[in-house]
Amino acid sequence: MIEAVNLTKSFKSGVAVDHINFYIEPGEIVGMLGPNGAGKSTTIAMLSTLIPPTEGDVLLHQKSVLKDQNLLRKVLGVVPQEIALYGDLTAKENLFFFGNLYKIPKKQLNERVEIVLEQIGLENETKKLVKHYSGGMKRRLNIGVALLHEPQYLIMDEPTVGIDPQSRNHILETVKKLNEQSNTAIIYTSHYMEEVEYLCNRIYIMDQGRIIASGSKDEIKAILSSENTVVVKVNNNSNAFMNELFNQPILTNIKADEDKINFTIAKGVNFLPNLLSLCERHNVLLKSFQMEEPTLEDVFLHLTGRALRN
Ligand SMILES: Nc1ncnc2c1ncn2[C@@H]1O[C@H](COP(=O)(O)OP(=O)(O)OP(=O)(O)O)[C@@H](O)[C@H]1O
Repeated sequence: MIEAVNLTKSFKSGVAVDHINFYIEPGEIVGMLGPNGAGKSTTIAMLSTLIPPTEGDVLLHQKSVLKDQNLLRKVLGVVPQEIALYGDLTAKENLFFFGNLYKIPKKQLNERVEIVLEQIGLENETKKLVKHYSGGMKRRLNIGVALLHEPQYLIMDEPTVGIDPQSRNHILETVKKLNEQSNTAIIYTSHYMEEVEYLCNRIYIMDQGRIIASGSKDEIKAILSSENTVVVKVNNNSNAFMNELFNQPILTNIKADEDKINFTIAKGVNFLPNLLSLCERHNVLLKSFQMEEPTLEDVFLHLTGRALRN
């Protein structure tokens, strides 16, 4: 098990990570969800012993790794947010380069390179130079580099930022397979709640350097167990209609995107008759009214009053 204990990082500009505690057990996929600037990358940098914490500790099997960083590095792979590859080399050449850098013995490296190329789906891209790769292929190779030494734990820092949906799905499937087939434990950071919801068994939600909620998906969603999210679609929406809707005291978190309106409401309250009469008064046509299960995005909005993504 890897644990962070009261992990804290202060820069001159302020506190980036503020006394956070979390753990990951072998074989788990744990999500770390938070908006830009929440402190995810700084946490990862401390966890992977790239930067020292101002306060707190990182433990592997209950032993501090801050003094002996090799302890953790042997069992941990880190996929950084930035692509760190050589454009004038092929995928295979990049893997050999980094494998040698990590001092993986030659015979083992030969085997690992073939296995990793297959794991990341680049086994047929033998000739192309990395500079001619798509953004998604580069991201996959970036993951491959972190897998070379067969780590038991893998930290992935927003591995799908800025890539097309197809490559994104490929990466999500690779992460799932890696966990299922090799039992690799994964800390997956993202500000895409649907990725975290799809992949992770347990989730930590971070905001402004702190963990503001943690638990299984169901436990986190239970934070909103007393509320329902409602999605309404209308025609002929008007300012007067919206103003009156915003003034309804029983509705919270009202968001309007043209003719689609979302809000939350206490469970058991039947708002439909009020809404119908409101629509009638303003000549607005109600096209649909749907109650939805809360999402992690709703939980974040509830806890912070802000959306995960702006
Ligand atoms: N080296 C540094 N010096 C000063 N401030 C820093 C440094 N690194 C990070 N910060 C600040 O710490 C805070 C947390 O940043 P961090 O990159 O950890 O957030 P994040 O959740 O990973 O966001 P993103 O998704 O944008 O990477 C931000 O306010 C950032 O400006």
